[in-house]
Amino acid sequence: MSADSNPGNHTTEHTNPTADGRELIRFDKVTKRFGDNTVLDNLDFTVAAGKHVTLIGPSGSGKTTILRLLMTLLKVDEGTIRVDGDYLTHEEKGGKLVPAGERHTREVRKKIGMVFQQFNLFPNMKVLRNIMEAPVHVLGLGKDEAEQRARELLDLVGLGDRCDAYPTQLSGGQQQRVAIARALAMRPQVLLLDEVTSALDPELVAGVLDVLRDIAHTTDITMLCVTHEMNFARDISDDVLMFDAGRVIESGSPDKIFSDPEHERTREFLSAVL
Ligand SMILES: Nc1ncnc2c1ncn2[C@@H]1O[C@H](COP(=O)(O)OP(=O)(O)OP(=O)(O)O)[C@@H](O)[C@H]1O
Repeated sequence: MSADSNPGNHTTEHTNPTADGRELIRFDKVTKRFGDNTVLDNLDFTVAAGKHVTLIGPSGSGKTTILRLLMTLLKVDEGTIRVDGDYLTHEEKGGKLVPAGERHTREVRKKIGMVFQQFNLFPNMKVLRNIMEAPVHVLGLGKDEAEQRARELLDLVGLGDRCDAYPTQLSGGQQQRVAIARALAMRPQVLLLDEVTSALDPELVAGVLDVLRDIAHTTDITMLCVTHEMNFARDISDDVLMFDAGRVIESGSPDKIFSDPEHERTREFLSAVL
C-alpha cells in the first residue's frame, strides 16, 4: 500500500475503472498544531482521481482537521497541500513558493465541495435557490443553466418535488440531501464528506447513505469521507486510511482493513465500533 519506503506515505492505488490514475489530492509533510497539541504530524498521503477514500480512527485523531484544511477553513503550520497539481496552501511567485493569497486559494478551492455534519443550508432561501446560489455567484453561471443544474441534482437526491420548500420545512435527512446537491452543483472534482449522518435521527440515516452510495457508484467524482458508518465505508471505499494521533498507521482495501487489519490499534478501534 505504501508509495515508497516511508511508512507514513500512503497512496490509493486500487483498481477503479473510472480513475485515470492522476493524483487529485496530495498532502506533503503536513503538520497542524493547535497550541502545543500537534494534531497532524508530518502527514503524507495522496488520493488518485476517481477514488473513494475513507478516513477512520478514534475521536480526536485528526480526520476532520484534514477536511477543514482542504476547505481552507484552517491553515497548515508546515508542509503543502496540492489539489489536481495546484498548490492549495501556496502559490508560485518569481520561481518561489509563498503562502497562498486569498484569490489563489479561492480558485483552487473551486475544485472541492464539502458536505458538513450540520447541513448549513441558507434558512431564508428556498431549496432551489440554496443550490443555485454558489454556481451563479461564484462560478458566474447564467440563472437558467444554474436552475436546470439544480433541478437535475434535486432529482438525483430524490427531492425533485421539494424545490419550493424552505429548509425548515424538510426533515434533517432531506436537508442533508439538499446539502449534497448543493455541493455537487459546483461540479467539484473532489467531494468531502464529514460525518454527514452524525446529526441525523437514526431512521433518516439510511436515505442519505443510499444517495451517497448511488453517487459513488454512478459518477466518477473523487470522494474523501470521514464516517463512523463502517458498513457504508465498506460499500463505497476503494481505500480506507486508519488514523491514530495525526498519522496514518495503516491503509488498504476495505476488505483488508475491516477483515484482516495488521495494526493492534486498528483492531482495537474496529472492535469498539463494529
Ligand atoms: N479549532 C480548534 N482549536 C483547538 N483544537 C482543535 C480545533 N479543532 C480541532 N482541535 C483538536 O484537534 C484534535 C483533532 O480534532 P479532529 O476534529 O480533527 O478529530 P477527529 O479525528 O475528526 O475526531 P472526531 O471523530 O471526534 O470528529 C482534537 O484534539 C481536537 O480537540
